[in-house]
Amino acid sequence: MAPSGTPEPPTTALPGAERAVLRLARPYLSRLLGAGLLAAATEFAGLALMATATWLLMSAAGRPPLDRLTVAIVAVRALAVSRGVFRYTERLAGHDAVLRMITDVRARVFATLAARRETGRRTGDALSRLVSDVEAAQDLLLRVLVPGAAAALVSVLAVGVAALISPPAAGVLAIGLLVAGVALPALASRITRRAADEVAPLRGALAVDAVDLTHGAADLAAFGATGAALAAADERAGRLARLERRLAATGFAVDALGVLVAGLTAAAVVVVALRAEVGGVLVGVLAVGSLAAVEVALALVAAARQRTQLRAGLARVADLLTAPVPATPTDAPVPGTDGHDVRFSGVTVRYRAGAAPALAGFDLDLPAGLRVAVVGPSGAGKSTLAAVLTGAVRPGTGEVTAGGVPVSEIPAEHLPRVVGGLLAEAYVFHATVKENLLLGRPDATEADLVAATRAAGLLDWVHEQPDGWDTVVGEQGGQLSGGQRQRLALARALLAAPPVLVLDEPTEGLDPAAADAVLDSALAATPAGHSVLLISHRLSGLAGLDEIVVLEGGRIVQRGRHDELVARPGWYREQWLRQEAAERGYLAITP
Ligand SMILES: Nc1ncnc2c1ncn2[C@@H]1O[C@H](COP(=O)(O)OP(=O)(O)OP(=O)(O)O)[C@@H](O)[C@H]1O
Repeated sequence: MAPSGTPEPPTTALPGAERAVLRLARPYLSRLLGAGLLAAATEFAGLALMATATWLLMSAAGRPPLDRLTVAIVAVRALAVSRGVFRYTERLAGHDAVLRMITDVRARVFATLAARRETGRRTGDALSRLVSDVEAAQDLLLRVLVPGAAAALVSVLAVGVAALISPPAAGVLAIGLLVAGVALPALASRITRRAADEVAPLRGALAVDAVDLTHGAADLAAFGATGAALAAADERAGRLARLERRLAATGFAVDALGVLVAGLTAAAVVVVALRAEVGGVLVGVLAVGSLAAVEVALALVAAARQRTQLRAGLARVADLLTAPVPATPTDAPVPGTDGHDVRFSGVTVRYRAGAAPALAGFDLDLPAGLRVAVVGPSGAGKSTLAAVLTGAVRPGTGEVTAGGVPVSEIPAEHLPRVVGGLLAEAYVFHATVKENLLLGRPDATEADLVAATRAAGLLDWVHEQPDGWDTVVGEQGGQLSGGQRQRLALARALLAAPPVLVLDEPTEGLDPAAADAVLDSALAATPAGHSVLLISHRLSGLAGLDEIVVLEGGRIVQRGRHDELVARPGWYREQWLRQEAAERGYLAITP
């Protein structure tokens, strides 16, 4: 089994998450402020354009001398042009600042993820953090903060200008703006949060359904379960559609309320202005200006929705931004490429709080050049041991060192040159045989490729293929047999040839005779002075190893050479006799 789980980190609450993102925006604050002011100028120019045009039309109806209208005519043209210019420069300034900041955010997120060395099941999660969650940080600034601040500023300015014409009308406008800019955004935010809480899990479940239905299609068909699985996914999709329709309808209702608030505010402003005996033209200006101002304030509804939708992504990205930047000990000694002594001291790994430890206070010395096999019953902790040694899993307590340097301190880019190999469920890429192999050692020569594939027992097969080294192996090696896939992964590990080579079940999926031959040739191909940690459930072929360690429940229960262990009562001897008997076709005989 592939150990891959590390506990999910707690998520940061929203305001904290926003603060963490904004801290990284600090160096670009002046650009962002500029973008905010330009956004406000755009909105204000639009509002002023409406008001001036209204004044112009209503005044022109009285046929005044043209020179009384000249300023307004010029102002209308200037406002129309400047609005476009402001919008363009605002987009330039805003995107410039945000794209610069995003570069920093992405670098920080990447550094934290790389240093955590999260592997296995969490790769998809890591990818989504790097891409969509980081975009949430970008949207927070461009779609929430900048337009939100601009709308708030313009609303205040609109009330100020209206107060110059009629303070009571300005009061009514202020109330309308508060409803449009505070109450409706709060309502929209509540509805969106409910939507996210109810819709997100359903969408996630549907995504899982889609993956299960495609990847598991053959098995579902084999068990006659396709119809039931499709019906369950259909039912979930139907529930999601109903929920989304309901939420969309509520969202539209909020938008309709916004239009209603704009109309009611304008009407109330007209009534109050007339009562205050404001002149007819100015009443028109106030009415149209109020409509335009409420329209601007309604941008806060969209900003509130957006902010709520960004919540989960922001919280996840903030967890990485607020995590202490793991020290990359660039000046830490990096073990060379010769042999290394490996030492496990008191290593304990627990995947879940309260669960039995997968490794419990594990100690083992593996002097350079030693070849050790780790065996034991299923779930004994063998793959966990390999994962700790290769840095994929960090022990809760204790440490493992290679060449005297803790594995956790070796920079990720150096680690594969110190320790690596064939891990459980090795991944084979949708690429050619050669490309899959070169991943192990990009500068390998043809002779190296031949030697590694020969040792893994794959060379004849490569030669038989019409495309030879350029044979494409399909998604996850799907165009290979299980045994060929395993041999390819083994050849890649042998090609990489790190000083500490881990081989987790290298002969999995091979028949007994092939397994013995491949194991022998793989061990023979490992350079002298390099250590090997071989994890195996088969005990055949271990006679040539320097030591065999039997694990049970995360602890060493037996150790010694093959001959010694076979001679002593215990798990190893029992298992050896069973496997021997089974492989020879006899019934297991208990001594
Ligand atoms: N990602 C994980 N999350 C939770 N528990 C895990 C995880 N990986 C392993 N475990 C648990 O840790 C224990 C040791 O697992 P490990 O895979 O190391 O055993 P193993 O000896 O390699 O087993 P096998 O021979 O079946 O592959 C098991 O009890 C297993 O259930």
